Amino acid sequence: MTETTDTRPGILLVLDGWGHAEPGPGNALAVADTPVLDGIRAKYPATLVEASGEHVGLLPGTVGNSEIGHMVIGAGRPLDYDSVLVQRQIDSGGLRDNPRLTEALDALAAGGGALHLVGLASDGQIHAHVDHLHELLSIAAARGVERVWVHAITDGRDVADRTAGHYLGRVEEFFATTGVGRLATVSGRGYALDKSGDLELTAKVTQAVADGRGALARDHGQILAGAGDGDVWINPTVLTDAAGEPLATVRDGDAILFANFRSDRIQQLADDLVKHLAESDVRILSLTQYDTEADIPALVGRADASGGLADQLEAHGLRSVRVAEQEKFEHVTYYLNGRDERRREVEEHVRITSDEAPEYTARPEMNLDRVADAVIEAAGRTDVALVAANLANIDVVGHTGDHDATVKAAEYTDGQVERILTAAAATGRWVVLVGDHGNAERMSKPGPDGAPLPYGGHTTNPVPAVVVPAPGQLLPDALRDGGSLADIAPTVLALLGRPSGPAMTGRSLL
Ligand SMILES: O=C(O)[C@H](O)COP(=O)(O)O
Ligand SMILES: [Mn+2]
Ligand SMILES: [Mn+2]
Repeated sequence: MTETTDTRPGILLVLDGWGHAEPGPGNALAVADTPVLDGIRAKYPATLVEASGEHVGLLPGTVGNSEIGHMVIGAGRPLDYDSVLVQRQIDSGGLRDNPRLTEALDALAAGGGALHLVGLASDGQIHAHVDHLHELLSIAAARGVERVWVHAITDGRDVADRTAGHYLGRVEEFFATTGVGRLATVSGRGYALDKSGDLELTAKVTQAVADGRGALARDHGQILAGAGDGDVWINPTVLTDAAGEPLATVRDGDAILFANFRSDRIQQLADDLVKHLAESDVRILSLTQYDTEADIPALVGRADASGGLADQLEAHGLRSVRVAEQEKFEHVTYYLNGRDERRREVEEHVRITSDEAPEYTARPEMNLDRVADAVIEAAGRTDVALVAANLANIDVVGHTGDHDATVKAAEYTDGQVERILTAAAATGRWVVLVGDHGNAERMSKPGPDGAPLPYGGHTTNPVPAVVVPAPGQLLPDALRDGGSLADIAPTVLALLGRPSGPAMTGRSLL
């Protein structure tokens, strides 16, 4: 039985990619006509909270992302994100001496096997850092591995598009400075990092990496010259020798090391390669722990994110309903719950299916009306203490880099927020609205040569946090300044009339 009698129920809305910046060129949110979002920020207790860098458990100056954003919102404390744990292992020398790595490299050196490094080549720092490839090359060289192949994934999403040449050039510099390594394949992240379940895209990368099959090129310059659709959609391409033969294929006795630190987008490829190579004698490792079907040994573990909002709701017997469109479904469930897969009795999940081949610029509305419908339906239930939803449009459309479509996404979000606020008032609920990281408030950025380029990635800007009170609910006039996403779970618990969790170091913004 859910205990709601002494509870003031509410709604937590995470507006994905809702950052704050002063009006200026590239600020799609400042241009958008959003009377509801502007109105509540002016009228109700509101503030800006930090959502990037060390405030949430990333390296200083690093843009926020949906995983760490939702994890910290849920945990009520900053967490050391996987990228930070990797960096710490690099700085301390722990990675160099990592027994899983040294054992694999020593076996390659002794048997003449090749190391295949697979990773995103950019410094977007959402999925990977190109410098980690440098570190891994240098460790391999130091352990006497002579043949190292890099299977580079081009970005164009977390960094400006058409910068792949710059990053592939850096990778080639690493080959020169470490004395090992050669580029074996190049694939756009649209293929290599698909997470929609489209295994045909993944298979093209698997074939290129494992079997040297696919488009062929002599060097990366030739690949980029033909990359008409941008860095994301570079066709998986195999580099060839003078005779036109693939430089590398994966053979018995080789090892593959996945160098991305974020799992969500590389895991489909990792699972596919594991399956493809099931009958071979190839050791497969990942830099960090992946949520793969295959149990791939990782070099660096994960931070403990337990004791967060989900655990507190469970401890108090408070029912929550989680709602999101497919793109962000894991974020309001798995990540908000601290990467804990356990299904709790007091938790219900509503996944709104996305379009089969979503055209975000043509339909910036996505399926937000159905997300709002589900939120409104759950809000009408007296047994539900908290409805937690992700409104994805501002971030997902923002990632296209299309300023005008992103303006439309924000305007549509505004209308759906109004529907939810009306339902909240009718059902006696307060509403907390917060961004998980910036995105749409900055849609252009200087490229590697300093010239401005359209930019669809995340930012280090703070995000708005607003509490819309339930009818008749007395709240302070303002929210505390100087907070971060770590303060959201304590705020939500305080509004529910419950203490903050013992593991939470964040403090209520009220
Ligand atoms: O994977 C992506 O879509 C982007 O690289 C990062 O976006 P997210 O952190 O919002 O998922
Ligand atoms: Mn996000
Ligand atoms: Mn995003």
